[in-house]
Amino acid sequence: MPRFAQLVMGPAGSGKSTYCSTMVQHSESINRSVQVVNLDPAAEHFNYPVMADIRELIQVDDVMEDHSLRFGPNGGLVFCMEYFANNFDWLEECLGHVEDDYILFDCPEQKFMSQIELYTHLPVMRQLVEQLQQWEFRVCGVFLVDSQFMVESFKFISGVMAALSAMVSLEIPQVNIMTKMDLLSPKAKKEIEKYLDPDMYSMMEDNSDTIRSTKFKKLTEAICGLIDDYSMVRFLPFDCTDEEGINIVLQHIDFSIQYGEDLEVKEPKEVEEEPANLNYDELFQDKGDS
Ligand SMILES: Nc1nc2c(ncn2[C@@H]2O[C@H](COP(=O)(O)OP(=O)(O)OP(=O)(O)O)[C@@H](O)[C@H]2O)c(=O)[nH]1
Ligand SMILES: [Mg+2]
Repeated sequence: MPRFAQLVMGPAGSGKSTYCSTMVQHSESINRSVQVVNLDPAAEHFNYPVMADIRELIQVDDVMEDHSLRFGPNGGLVFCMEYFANNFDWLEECLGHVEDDYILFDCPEQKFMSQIELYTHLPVMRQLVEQLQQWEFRVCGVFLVDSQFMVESFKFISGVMAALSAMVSLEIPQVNIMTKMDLLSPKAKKEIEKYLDPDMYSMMEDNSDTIRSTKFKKLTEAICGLIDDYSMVRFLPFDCTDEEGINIVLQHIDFSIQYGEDLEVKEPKEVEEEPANLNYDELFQDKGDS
């Protein structure tokens, strides 16, 4: 039986930990069991119960205090993640071997929008994905961006690029989410609708007057064209107070990792000898009973 996992990623403060605790609460309300693993060695607070916490393995503060290493916060984070990648047996022990479990991994922050080493240059996240797949997990990437920073098209393009870089480097299904939709004014909400399912070509046209450099204009055109031609990036809105919206997000993710498909199918009744008139309805009469 497969197991299921969401890798919850995104820039600092984009709402990863809030997303995890919201999903746990939502799942409880619909009688599903979802657990969370904190993979952020620098985490200070989150309000969900953890099944495993990377800080028990290694903490950024300890690494930074080590005088022989002399790391700052960024180097410390990278060191912690590399240490983690060399100690996956710790994670294996924490996860156990539960069939059918559904686990959210609250990943470390990307310090700045442009700093995406953890997901691109360093193979840690990719190694984690491969390891989880070996443990029979179906993994979906969930990439969060803060809607507050997405209301202008240039900011939006950089958000898209960050989401895309995670998608390309991890090679797993990915659902992109715009968080904190409840904080937007009605006007901004209307404005942001066009970014959820973006038409990159018209977005480019909106901006073309403001770009003076032809080289920059060409580059932006090429990026927008690439994203549009391959329909690579879409966003789902997320508001931690809107149950229905949360459910839609969960359904998209479940669909991408085929959660639930194996649960409904039941073994057909055993037939001792082949009946002359095989009645398939009877054979599968148990299906959907539970
Ligand atoms: N109003 C509102 N606030 C939110 C929402 N999601 C997150 N926040 C707030 O945004 C801030 C950051 O959220 P976190 O969940 O800690 O974000 P994070 O991505 O885990 O942050 P780091 O782990 O520091 O990278 C917190 O103050 C949250 O309360 C949301 O949907 N609506
Ligand atoms: Mg967090």
